[in-house]
Amino acid sequence: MIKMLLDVKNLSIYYYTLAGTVKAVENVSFAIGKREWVSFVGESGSGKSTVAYAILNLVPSPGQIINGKIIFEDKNILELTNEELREIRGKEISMIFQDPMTSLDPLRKIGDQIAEVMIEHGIEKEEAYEKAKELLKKVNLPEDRISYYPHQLSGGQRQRVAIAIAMAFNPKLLIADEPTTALDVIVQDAIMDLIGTLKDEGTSIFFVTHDISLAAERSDKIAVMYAGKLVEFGRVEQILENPLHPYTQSLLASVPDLWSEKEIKAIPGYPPDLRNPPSGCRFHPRCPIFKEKPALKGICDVTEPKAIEIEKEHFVACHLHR
Ligand SMILES: Nc1ncnc2c1ncn2[C@@H]1O[C@H](COP(=O)(O)OP(=O)(O)OP(=O)(O)O)[C@@H](O)[C@H]1O
Ligand code: NI
Repeated sequence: MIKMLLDVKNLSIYYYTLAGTVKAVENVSFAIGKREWVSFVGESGSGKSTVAYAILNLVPSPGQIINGKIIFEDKNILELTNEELREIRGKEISMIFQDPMTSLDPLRKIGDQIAEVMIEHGIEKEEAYEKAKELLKKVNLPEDRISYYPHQLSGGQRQRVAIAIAMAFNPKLLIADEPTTALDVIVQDAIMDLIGTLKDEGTSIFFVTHDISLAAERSDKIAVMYAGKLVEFGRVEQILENPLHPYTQSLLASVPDLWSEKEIKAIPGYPPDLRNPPSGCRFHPRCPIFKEKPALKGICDVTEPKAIEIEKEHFVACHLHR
């Protein structure tokens, strides 16, 4: 067995709201190897961000991790003390977000914010500022930006600063939750390149996007989420050339193709209300194959499909594949 960097087992996360319990993530298992780029894809509300936050035990209230293990290098993240977690955050595991302003302080200079992370983890002040300049260079920002405030930078430049902070300690894992969604295509590409640089230097990437074609460009593996479930997980080639889950097939059919006249098909229907998810396979009410085959009645709508490994490293949770 190859040793994985991150091993998530049977993760379930609920949000306890006044309007009911939202079963946002249910029994999700996956692993990320060293230097591996794994992209989580799926429609809005499928639980991608919730899983991302859980990895640093940062699921926001009223969310609660109700079951599972998150093993990062032999330690269960969910059993660490706050102090142990602080030691890991920003150093071994870094996180960047769709809006870099969620992590940047609008009132403080860029240089101070980059240096601060290093000072917090025990680096001398002078060295931290030196390193901050190097980091700015590394993300292709001029050194003088060190004395700028966040609002003096563009959205793309702010995201570069967030990446510079994330890079400060050559983290083992970068969690990136839709870091390019708010940016135009050219800037988006530059940010993807930077994340690629981190990977080349040995960092594993947990990348969240609703855009499966963006995921396909750079990832090693793709994880497909539907309504809180991980329905398919595999190497990019496997997912693109041999998608097994009807939901993955629908997602791929909904991608505009520049080179063909192929008709784009939106997925009919809506994701379910996770306070009261469908019985059996959560996708069955929208599944085109379930609709076509009467023999599946009493199976897909009744029994939860378990994830099984169909070919090496390619998992699917669907009754059509048993
Ligand atoms: N603070 C919260 N309180 C209550 N429910 C929440 C909260 N945050 C998320 N949820 C619910 O949990 C589910 C998963 O949400 P999550 O944000 O993880 O999905 P996502 O896949 O990241 O979606 P998006 O693509 O829109 O970012 C959704 O049903 C959402 O409504
Ligand atoms: Ni999200």
